[in-house]
Amino acid sequence: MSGTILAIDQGTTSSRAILFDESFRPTAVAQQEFTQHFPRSGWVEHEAEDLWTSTVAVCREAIEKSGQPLSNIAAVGITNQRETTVVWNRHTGKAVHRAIVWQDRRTADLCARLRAEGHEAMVTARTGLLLDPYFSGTKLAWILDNVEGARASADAGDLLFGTVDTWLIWRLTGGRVHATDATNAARTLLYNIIENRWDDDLCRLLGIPMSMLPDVRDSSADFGMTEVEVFGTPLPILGVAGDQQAATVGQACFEPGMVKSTYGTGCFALINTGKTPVASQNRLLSTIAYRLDGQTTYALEGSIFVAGSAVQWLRDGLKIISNAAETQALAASAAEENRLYLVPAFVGLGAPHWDPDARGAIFGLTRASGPADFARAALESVGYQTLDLIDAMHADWSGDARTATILRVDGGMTASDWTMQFLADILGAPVDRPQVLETTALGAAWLAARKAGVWPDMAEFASRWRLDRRFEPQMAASTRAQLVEGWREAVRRTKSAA
Ligand SMILES: Nc1ncnc2c1ncn2[C@@H]1O[C@H](COP(=O)(O)OP(=O)(O)O)[C@@H](O)[C@H]1O
Ligand SMILES: O=P(O)(O)OC[C@H](O)CO
Repeated sequence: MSGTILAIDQGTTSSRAILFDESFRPTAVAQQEFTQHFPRSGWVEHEAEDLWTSTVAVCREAIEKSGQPLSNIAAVGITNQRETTVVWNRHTGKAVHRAIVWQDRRTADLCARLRAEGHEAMVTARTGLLLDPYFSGTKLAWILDNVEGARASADAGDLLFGTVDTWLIWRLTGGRVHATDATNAARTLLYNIIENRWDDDLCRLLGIPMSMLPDVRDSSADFGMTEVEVFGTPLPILGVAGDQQAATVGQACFEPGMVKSTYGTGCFALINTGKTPVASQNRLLSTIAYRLDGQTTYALEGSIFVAGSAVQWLRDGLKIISNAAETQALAASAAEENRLYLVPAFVGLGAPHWDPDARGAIFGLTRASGPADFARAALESVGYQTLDLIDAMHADWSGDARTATILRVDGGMTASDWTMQFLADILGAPVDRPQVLETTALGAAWLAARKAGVWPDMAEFASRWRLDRRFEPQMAASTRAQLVEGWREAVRRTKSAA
């Protein structure tokens, strides 16, 4: 059998499909953006139908571009924006509300109430997460409480819940499979990551009928066959993982202590912590990295909500650049004495602050401040935020996350050499950029190929990871200390409780 894998990467701003050959090379790529809906301040929604139609369109386009017969495709792997919540009617297949996106802050009050009632310690002990609107559980509760008739339909067993993987699997299989994988389940606030099961107490706390929840499978498992109408022939779906976990796999971070950081819309750093979950003392998330053959591997995760989207703000909001790549030359031209600090808390602050009410701020403005200073501040904010995460990992993890490991990076923003050099400088540690930057899709492809038995095992896959470029730290320690102090002060002044 040919080892071609179709990987679906359903992301926050676009859907992508990539065909990989058995040498893990991307041979055909198709991508489609879809509309973001911002109905109120802090609210972010997607049409569930857009997620479905754009996914099918890019799959068909990639298959056509490749010129390969469908019979060459051994399996389909799915990776997805995590936490985004879809509720649909099992009989009609229609969503009852737009998908509520991970960035959406509408349930901040509910989270604050649950925290005030003293539930956070129990929630964290079981899920590894915090009571923050980021996760699916309170979004699902919001839909049941705010869409007319939803709660009664849910109680009657007519409504189903899913993260985006589950929604796509349901549609791809013609409504025959209602399933998710352990990494996606781990982001819902309803899944006990220690016991690997949906948690009755958490469902009761949030008022979620358990009949709505999907079956939870390994990340490399049988998720059913696609309906013949979708691609013209049925294809087996054999791999599923949330996008940051898929990137961890694609970066071959299989050993405890290995760290990857992905720079797309946001930035998500994960450190593999091995077979037992680590309870964070520094407000990181404890989560599932992957589950293979019933064996769970855990990770600590730092989630930053704004990374590349700060660059999009320079382009679409301030209009000081016309494309993202221009930031590099602009930042390099900024004068040392005009340094600005941008704290991009556009949708609150994620790890390690978890402050949903904070909003962005910029410090150091003078009459001389201009576009170059804004561009440098936006790119540098990504480095500083990563430093905060790595420091928290360092404190949580008994190994030395900063010096004993190297950061493997991927995602759209890693195209910027300037940003990667600043990152290495501010971390004081090497940053490795691999040759294949589509690591998220590659991870999903490997999970599917593993189940199909058409690609090499974990060790061989890991040994074929290839470096494109290593960024070595070059900044003087005193400069670094001074810059970091300025950043810490800027964050202190931005936080909502300040
Ligand atoms: N050369 C560049 N310099 C800085 N930022 C970039 C560059 N190229 C892309 N980006 C940023 O990377 C992001 C896109 O990365 P991608 O991995 O496709 O994101 P996502 O999967 O979240 O949609 C955008 O926010 C864009 O602004
Ligand atoms: O779609 P991305 O790449 O921005 O990733 C989103 C994350 O999964 C949110 O947790």
